[in-house]
Amino acid sequence: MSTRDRALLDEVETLLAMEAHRDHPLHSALSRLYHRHLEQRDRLERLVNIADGFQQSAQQDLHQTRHQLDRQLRRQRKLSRIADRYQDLLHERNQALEDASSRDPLTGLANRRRINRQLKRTIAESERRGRPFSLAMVDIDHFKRINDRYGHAAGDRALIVLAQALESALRVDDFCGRWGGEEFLVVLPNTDLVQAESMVTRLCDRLRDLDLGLAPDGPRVTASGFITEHRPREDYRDTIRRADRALLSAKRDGRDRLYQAE
Ligand SMILES: Nc1nc2c(ncn2[C@@H]2O[C@H](COP(=O)(O)OP(=O)(O)OP(=O)(O)O)[C@@H](O)[C@H]2O)c(=O)[nH]1
Repeated sequence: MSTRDRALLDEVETLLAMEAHRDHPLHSALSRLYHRHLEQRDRLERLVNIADGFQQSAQQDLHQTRHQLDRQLRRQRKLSRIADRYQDLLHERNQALEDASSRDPLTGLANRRRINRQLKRTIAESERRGRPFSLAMVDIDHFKRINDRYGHAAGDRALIVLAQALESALRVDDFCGRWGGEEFLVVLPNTDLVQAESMVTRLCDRLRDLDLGLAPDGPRVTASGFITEHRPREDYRDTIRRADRALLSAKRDGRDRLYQAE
C-alpha cells in the first residue's frame, strides 16, 4: 500500500473516531465503506499469500524435477558407458576366442580350420586378380626318432623351434599353418611354381641348419616337401590331395627332398 493511501486511511479512521462527527449523515456510510475496504484488503492479502505459496511450491517442484532429471541423465550416461565397456570386452573376448580356436595351441601357428579359411580367401583373391599362387607342404623327416630319443616334451619344444623358423622365413603376404603333427602347410600368394620352388628349397635348407636346442651338438632334422601351383577353378582340397601324393613319393624316395605335384 502506498504512503498516500495509508495516510488517507488513517485520516478516515481518525474522522470516524471523532465524537464531533458521530451524528454526521455520512458517518454510517463512511464507516461501512471503511470496514468493507479493510475486509477486502485482508482478503486480497490472503489471496496474494496463497498465490505466493503456489508459486514457491511450483518452483520447488520444478527444481526437484530438474534435479531428478539430471540424476537420471547422469545414471543413464554411466549405464551407457558401462554397456559400451561391456560390449568392447565382449568383442575382445570373442576375438580372443576366435583367435584361440583357429590357432594350434603348441606352436601358435594357424590350425587347419584357419588354414582352410585362408586358402579360400587366397584362391578368391588370386582368381579376382588373375595372379598365380602356390602351396607347399613341409614334413619333418623321422620326427618319431626325436620323440623316442629325447622324449615327447623335447619333441614339443623342437616343433615350436621349427614352427618359428618357418614363420620367420616367410614374406609378409605368405602364410604358414600346422597341418598335422610334424607337417606344415605354406601358402604363397602371387607366386608361381618356379618362384615357389626356390623359396621352399631355402626354407628346407634353413630347417636343416636349425639347432633344435635338444642337446649340445644335438640332432638336426631334414624335411621333405611338395610344392604345387593352384590350378584355376580347382578346389583347394584337390590341390592338397595332389600335393599329398607328391609328398608320399618324396618320402618313399628317401626323404630330404622337394617334389612338385603332378
Ligand atoms: N612331441 C610331439 N610329437 C608329435 C606331435 N605330433 C606328432 N608327433 C609325432 O610325430 C611323429 C610322426 O611320426 P611318423 O608319421 O611316423 O613320421 P616321422 O617319424 O616324421 O617319419 P616320416 O614322416 O616318414 O619321415 C610321431 O612320433 C608323433 O608322435 C606333437 O605335437 N608333439
